[in-house]
Parts: sequence; C-alpha cells; structure tokens
Amino acid sequence: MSTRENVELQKEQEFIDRLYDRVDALRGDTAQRVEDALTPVGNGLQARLERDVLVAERSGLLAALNAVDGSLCFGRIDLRDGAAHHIGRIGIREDDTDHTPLLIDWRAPVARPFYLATGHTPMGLRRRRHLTTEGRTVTELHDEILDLGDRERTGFEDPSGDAVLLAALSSARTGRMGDIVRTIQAEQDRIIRAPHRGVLVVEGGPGTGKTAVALHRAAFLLYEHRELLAKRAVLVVGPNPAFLRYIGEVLPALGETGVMLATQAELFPGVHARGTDTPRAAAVKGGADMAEALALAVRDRQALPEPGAPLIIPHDDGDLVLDWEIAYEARQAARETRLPHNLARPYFTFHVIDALTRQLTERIGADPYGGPNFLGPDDVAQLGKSVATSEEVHAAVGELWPLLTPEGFLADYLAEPVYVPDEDAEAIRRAAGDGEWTPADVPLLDEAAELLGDDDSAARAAAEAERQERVAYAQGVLDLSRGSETYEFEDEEDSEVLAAHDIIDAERMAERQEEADHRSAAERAAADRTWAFGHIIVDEAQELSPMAWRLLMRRSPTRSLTLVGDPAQTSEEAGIGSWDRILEPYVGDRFEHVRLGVNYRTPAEIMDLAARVVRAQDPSFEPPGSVRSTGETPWTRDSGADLAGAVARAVEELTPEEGRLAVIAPRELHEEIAAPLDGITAGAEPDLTRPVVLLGPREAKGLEFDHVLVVEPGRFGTSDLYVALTRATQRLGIVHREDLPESLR
Ligand SMILES: Nc1ncnc2c1ncn2[C@@H]1O[C@H](COP(=O)(O)OP(=O)(O)OP(=O)(O)O)[C@@H](O)[C@H]1O
Repeated sequence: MSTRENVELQKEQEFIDRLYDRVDALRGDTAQRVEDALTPVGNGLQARLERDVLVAERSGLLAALNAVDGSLCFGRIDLRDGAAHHIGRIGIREDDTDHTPLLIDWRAPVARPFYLATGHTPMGLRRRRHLTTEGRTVTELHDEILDLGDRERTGFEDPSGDAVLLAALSSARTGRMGDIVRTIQAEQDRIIRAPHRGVLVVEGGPGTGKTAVALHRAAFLLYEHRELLAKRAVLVVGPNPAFLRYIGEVLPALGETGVMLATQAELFPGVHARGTDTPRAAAVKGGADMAEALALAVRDRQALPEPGAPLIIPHDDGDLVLDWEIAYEARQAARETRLPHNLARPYFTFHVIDALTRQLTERIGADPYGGPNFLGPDDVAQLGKSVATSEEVHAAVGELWPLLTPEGFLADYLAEPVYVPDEDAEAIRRAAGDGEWTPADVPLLDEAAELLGDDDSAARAAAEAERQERVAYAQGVLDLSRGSETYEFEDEEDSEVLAAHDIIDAERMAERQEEADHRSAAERAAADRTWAFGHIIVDEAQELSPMAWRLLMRRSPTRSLTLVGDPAQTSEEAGIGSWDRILEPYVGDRFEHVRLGVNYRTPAEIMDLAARVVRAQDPSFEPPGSVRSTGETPWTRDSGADLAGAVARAVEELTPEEGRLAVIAPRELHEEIAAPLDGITAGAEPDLTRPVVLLGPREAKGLEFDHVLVVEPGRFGTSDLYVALTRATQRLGIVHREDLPESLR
C-alpha cells in the first residue's frame, strides 16, 4: 500500500475512532438517562406523561445505538465546495454547543447525492467514498470520482463504481436478509423516498430488491414522519412466518424497532390461525363474494317466529305473545338504524319490550265497555319494568336476535355455509369445533367483526371491575396509613406532616396507581383489531385475496400503502389479476405504479433458464436483467430410480462451506428425500440459518440462498417453478426422476 493510501486509511480510521468515542459516551449517557427517567417523579399527570415520553425516547435511542454498532458509518461524500460528510445508519451529533452533525443519517436529504450522483449529474459532489469496516476497524475504501476535471487521486479509485455492490451481491448468505443502505441504487432510492401519502405499487421481477426497498422505505418513512408514524405505527405484511423471520433483522439493524411485522394469519387479535386449508378452500374463502355471503348470513340470524306460531312467554300477569308482526316491526326498526348486528340489537329489544308492554297494558287495563284504559302512566311504567327485566323476555329476544361473536358466528357459518354455490360450500365446510382457524379464516373473522359490531360491554365491565379493584387496594393502603398514624405522628411536632389519607382519596390514588401504557404503538396496534396504521407495506402483495384486501384497507383508512409484488410469481389459485382490479374498489385509479428492472440476486445464467419456463406459457415474457453473471451454468441430472440417493449426492456437492443451500421439492417427496440427509431442516417453519434447508415451492417465496437444488420440477406449476429457480445467488442444480418440463429440456 502506498503512503498516499496509508494516509487516506489512517484519516478514515481516526474519524471512525472519534465517532465510536462519541457513540460510547452517548450510549453510557443515554443508559443513565433512561435510569434517571425511570425513577419516580412528582405526582402530576403531566410529570408522569413527560417521564413516559422520555423513557420511550431514550430507550428508542439506546436500542438504535446498540443495534447499529456494526458498520455504523459506510460512506462519505466530498463536495466541490470543500465540505465533506460521513454517512451512516443513524445520525450522530457532536457534543458541542451547536450539536454539529458528525455522522449524517442515510435518510437525511444531505445524504441523497451519495445514492443518486453520477458523473453525468454529480449533484455538487467531487467524490463518493464507500468505507468497509470490520468491527471498528476500517478495512477498505472505494472511491468514485464524480468531478471529471478533478486530478487528485487517492489510490482507492473504483472506476466501474460497482465493486462494493458486486461484493455485497456475491457474499455468502446467512439465512437472514441484510440491509442495503451501503449500496441502494438510484431506481430503488426514488421508491424508498417517495411521498408517504397515497398508494404506491412497486412491481419487479425476482431479485430486483422489492423486499429490500419496501423495508428501507419503512425506515425512511419513520425518519421523515417520525411524529405521526411513531404514534400510528407502520405495518409490514409478509406471506409466511419463515419469511418474516428472514427479514426480521433488517429494520432493527437500521435502528428502527417501531414496526409491526405480521402475516395475514396474525391480523385478528386473539386468534392464532395455525390450521391449513386446501388450496380450493382458501380460494373460496378469499373470494370477494364471501363478503356478501357473510352479510346475508348475519341477516339470517335476525329471525322471526313462524306466522301463526308465536313465542309464548310466561309472565306473572299472564302469558306474553311475541308474534310474527311484533318481531317484524322490531326487526325493521333495528335494521333501519343501519348499525351492525350487535349494536342494532338494543333497538330490537326495545321495540319488543315496548310492544309486549302495550299488549299487557291493553289486556289488563281494558275497559269491557269500550272506555279508555284503566291504567295510569305509573301502572304502565311498572308493567314496562316488569317486562324489561323479565329473563324469559330476554331469552326470547336472544332466540330471535342473538348476541354474536365473530368466532361463534363464523364457526356456525362454516359448519353450514350458505349463499355460496354448493361446490364452494362443500370445499369450505368444517364441523363446528373441528380443526383450527386458518389464515384464510382471518379476513372472514374480521369481516364478521365488522358486520356484528364490537360489543365491548364485556371489555368495559372487565375494565370497571379492575378499576374497582384498584380503588379497593388504594383504600387498603389508606387504611394502613391511618392505622399507623398513632405511631408516626405521636409527636406533636410531626403533626404538621401530612399523611397520605389527608391529601388524597382512594379514587385518586387508584388513578395514580394505574400503570402508564409503556407499550409502543406497534405493540398496541397488534392488540387492537380496529387500529388505523400510519402506513402499511405489503410484500408479495399479489398473493392476497380480495377478502384480505378488505381487511387491510380497514386498517388503513387514510389509504397510505406501499404494495410490492410480481405478477409472474403469483401462485395459480391466488391470481387476483391486475393491480387495477385489486385497488379499484378502494382508490379508483389513483395509485402510483413503479417498476424495478434489475435483478440483483440471480446470475444471468440461471435467469436465462428461469425465463424459458415462463416463456413457454407467455412468449412475450421479459425477465429483469441480471446485474452479474458467474460463469456457472445450471445443470440437470436424471436420478434414475434412486431419487433420494441422487439428491443426497447433489446436496453434498452443493453444500457451501460458508453460506446456505436450499433443496426445493414438492412437499409429498420431502419424507423420501430427507431420509438419507443428516441435519437438514424442514417443516412448516424451518430454521433458515442452518446450512441446508428443505422447502416446498410455496415456502421458498421471497427467500434467497447461495445454492439451490430443485427436485422434480415437472410437478411444479409455472409460477412456483419460476420462484424456485430464481432463489439462488450462485449455483443451481436440478434433479429429476420423472420427465422434465419441456422448457427445461
Ligand atoms: N441495492 C442493493 N444493494 C445490495 N444488495 C441488493 C440491492 N438491491 C437488492 N439487493 C439484494 O438482492 C437480493 C434480492 O432482493 P429482494 O429479496 O429484496 O428482491 P425481491 O424483488 O423481493 O425478490 P423476489 O421477488 O424474488 O422475492 C437481496 O439479497 C438483496 O439484499
């Protein structure tokens, strides 16, 4: 290394040392300040509130400082005017009076030229530098000269400008997705920083960075709209739990923890949807027609007695007759409120009670000679009360217009599906109490909850009971304080000191006892079905059913969404069609549609093969261009009779020293294939950090591995095969016992 290079490295090392000194000081300081903030404060509500806000802020900063430790600073821009800025995962300021920026947050406008500047449009830059660090040591520099007139050289010039990107793309995979802040490309940057309002659809082929872009967008929005989004939270929806674990470390590494990651199955609080549906059942349950079917089924639960067969309700003053007419009138009145079922129920009850009271009044107070009714207003009120408090009357009302829970209603519905064609009913029928809730049930539960209306009387009763308990507890504390009075305040002098009971009553003390809600917005959102998120990001959005869209749109009343997907990777039975069809009911044609066109994952050799598969079905298909090639041609092998043996040999060959191998095979072959393989991880939620993973085609969606072995591709549908073939960053092998699909021959 020349002296010039040494000097450059040395200078950067000095900066990094200074940066970490500051970070360490800040970390110690922040930890202490969280401690301080946690110590008890004055009594006022305001003081408590301020303390909670402080704790949250400082804990957030501390978490961010801890999380971003590795490669905190990764870039530097030198401007023509002589200024220079270091760019990092979060912003850090000096400890001076001006709080001078020391490290610029990658999301700040000042950092933008780092991602966008080119020789053509240098955006005021003279030089862009990538810093590579190991722990706190600078190991490499890569410089791009953007001012072509600039003759000064550092010895670290990278003429192509993509050495850092290519190194990142070829590095061994870990089973966990990493962030891309060091190398966000211009087309990606524009999407990441797009305005937060409205619906943005991001489409792109495999490996174009859709997921990476979506997650960095979440981090950017949290930075740009911190106040709003910290309160309302960001929701990221992914296709399955393994995928969520795969992407789970990206946002924390960017210092962001206030994001809720969930699959569709987790979006109805209190329900763990672990069951599975047949593809056909899932498709029926997801169909838009289900909304209407459920609405009609709820109406069916608002029943009438048969004409001529009224409900006879025993009463002390003679039987009450709840006939078709009374129930019909009451039902009309309740339906006219247009309230959801449970919330309209009191109107139904009221009308029935009113009609039955009139019935009783007319019977008891009737003048046999046709004169006015004998009963005065007090008598009528008395009768009304006796009807309104009659358990038998309420039982009859419950028969006609029952109070329903979403779970109870949907279980009944699935046991006997109505308002769907017979063959659909057959596909989704499930005896009540049989099996678990499935992901496709979740949007139906949500729909049911909307149709029924939240009857929160139970929750309110529980909250009140809890409050009473706190009052009782506080009363106990006050009693103790009174009891101890004689000891504490024997002394005349001390009688000036006030005891707790002198200044505070039990109610107020209970209020003070109430634990402040320390949960983050994301945690509160997870427990609240009606939460309105500040922004929702949906990955693999093409997979969601119309019913799932209804659920998500309810969680986003402001329609602030980023939807990410690839039509060519859509599984056959999902196929909701175009974005227009999905979005039309919610935003009409008011959505932005952008495309990503470069494949950063799959080498050109593998992509050529994968494209052939889709072209067999759609000759006009154009895949995204690969950013690199490896010189490794994918291979196919006929296993003969011993498929498992051939797979085992291929696994041995392809298992990388560092990095990960995925075997992607039809589910029904897993047992056979796994038998001779040691230490392979499989199942519904495989551990992706293990060296070799066995997956079904569906579980492979969104994931990526160094090497991939596809088994028996003839059994895959086109889109599943396309997904499977495009998961590798390095090598691809195919083993088959049955015929290969035409496109792979
Ligand atoms: N600018 C970038 N710098 C470094 N790596 C990148 C960049 N963009 C994408 N990648 C990498 O490319 C790979 C593919 O990205 P990602 O998984 O986000 O693609 P995708 O479009 O969601 O793919 P698929 O649709 O196949 O699931 C990841 O390893 C990601 O880190």
